[in-house]
Amino acid sequence: MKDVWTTMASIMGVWAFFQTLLHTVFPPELRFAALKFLHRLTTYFSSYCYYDITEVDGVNTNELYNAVQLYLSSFASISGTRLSLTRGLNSSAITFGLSNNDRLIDFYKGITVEWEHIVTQRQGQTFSWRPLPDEKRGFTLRVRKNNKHLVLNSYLDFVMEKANGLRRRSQDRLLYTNSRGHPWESVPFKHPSTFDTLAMDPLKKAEIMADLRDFADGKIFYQKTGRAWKRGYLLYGPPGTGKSSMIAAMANYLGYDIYDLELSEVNTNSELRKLLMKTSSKSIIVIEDIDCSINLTNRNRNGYGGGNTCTRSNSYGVSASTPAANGGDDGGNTITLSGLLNFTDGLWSCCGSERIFVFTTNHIEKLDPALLRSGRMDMHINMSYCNFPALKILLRNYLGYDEECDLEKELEEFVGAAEMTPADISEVLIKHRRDKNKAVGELVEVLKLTADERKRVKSTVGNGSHEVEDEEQEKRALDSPKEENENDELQENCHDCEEKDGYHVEHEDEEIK
Ligand SMILES: Nc1ncnc2c1ncn2[C@@H]1O[C@H](COP(=O)(O)OP(=O)(O)OP(=O)(O)O)[C@@H](O)[C@H]1O
Ligand SMILES: [Mg+2]
Repeated sequence: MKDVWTTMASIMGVWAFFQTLLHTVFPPELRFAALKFLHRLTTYFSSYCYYDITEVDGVNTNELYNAVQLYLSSFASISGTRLSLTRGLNSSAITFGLSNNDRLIDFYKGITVEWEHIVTQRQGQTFSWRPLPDEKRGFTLRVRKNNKHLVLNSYLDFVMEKANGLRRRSQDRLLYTNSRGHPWESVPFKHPSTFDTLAMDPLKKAEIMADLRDFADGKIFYQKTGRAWKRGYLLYGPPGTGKSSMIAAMANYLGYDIYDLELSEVNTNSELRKLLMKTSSKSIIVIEDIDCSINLTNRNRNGYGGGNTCTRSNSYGVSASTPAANGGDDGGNTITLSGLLNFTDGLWSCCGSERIFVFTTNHIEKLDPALLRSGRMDMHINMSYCNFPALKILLRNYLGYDEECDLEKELEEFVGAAEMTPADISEVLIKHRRDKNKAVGELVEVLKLTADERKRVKSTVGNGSHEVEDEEQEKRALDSPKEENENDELQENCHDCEEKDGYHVEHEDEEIK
């Protein structure tokens, strides 16, 4: 202890000596210049260099500052003893930050860097278009001079990337929607659907998840092959088979935001383009019920891409029809199919990156072949009636069945023939969820009745009774309008498709696989 005091006393003695020297040798007007020179001299001979990253860059927010703050928060929470805590809008997580003048050491590829958070009071309010905060905040990064290339060329990119990942994880997803004449508006997206809760064949589910993961990790692949970093999925099938739930599961799986595009609220192709430009990367752009959003069947079939005429009824029930110019421009009068295809495929689709397009429909047969052609939508996924593996997932979700249940054989026997949607089955399970056995018993009854009914109708149709056939078709159109030959038709059209347990997944784009 005595040694410490002796050292302190000698340092203060040296400091006092230099102060006196400065005052006696330099006149007051030269003193500031001398100090500045001294500072430069020490900086020149120092083996460190310093980078200041201020919160506000001129009048704009400095993105790097926010990224550094988020990045440092990931390990500040572990090592710090006094930290500032923040919770952002739409965020359910708390982020940690360094307090004033706190330092943190980071290691990167064998080098050591030191971060210091510096907060000072702003000297009076300078003229600015927007009010600046009272405090001036910034980070100072100290690195050895011989490491500065590594820091500038790769460490700061690494920090930005990490921060983006953290932001996505800590921030809740956002669900955007568009309304007439307005840009995107968002609300926090809290849909609980995940691939775990989604009832469908586990193999097909795993295939879709692997495809999504491949896409999200495919930055280098897309760059190398000169392809736009985007992917399209077409989800089709009867109502209540989980198309919307699948979109929510995709967003939750990848941590992407959702842009739910309401086509009936878009007037022109240029409006559509503007909306596209305002979407962020790492997002899923959804057009639900594409066959209802835009009339794709009344086009003149003059070939795709140019000279198409598309008719769309707007929300006031007025129908507009305009010839589309080459490349899909319409003269700004209405939205066209080629405009829509440009939106997903054309040059404009590449503004931003890492985006997924999802179209859903209950009637794939109504879609224009231009939308279905090879390479347009990379994967066609048929969400179909509930089969046994999917039913097991619903039993686990609603009744907590992880093990076999007593009536498993009966369930397996009737579920295929009953052709019920997961939504219908969920309803039965929800109703009796407090009593597992009752719920399963009830479900077996319902499945059996529905399967018998289907069988009866099929045999009557086989005997040529058109009355029953018409009646059944009408009922199905209202209930769950899946065409019997839907898959057969598609099998003929597609290049490489698989059909298993009612789930039909096509791969238009095999390079990714
Ligand atoms: N495959 C599924 N897995 C789990 N739940 C499902 C599934 N399909 C339907 N459901 C349940 O049924 C409800 C309706 O499903 P969803 O909205 O996803 O169907 P959809 O196919 O989008 O129907 P629509 O064609 O009418 O839009 C959901 O809230 C969900 O609880
Ligand atoms: Mg839906």
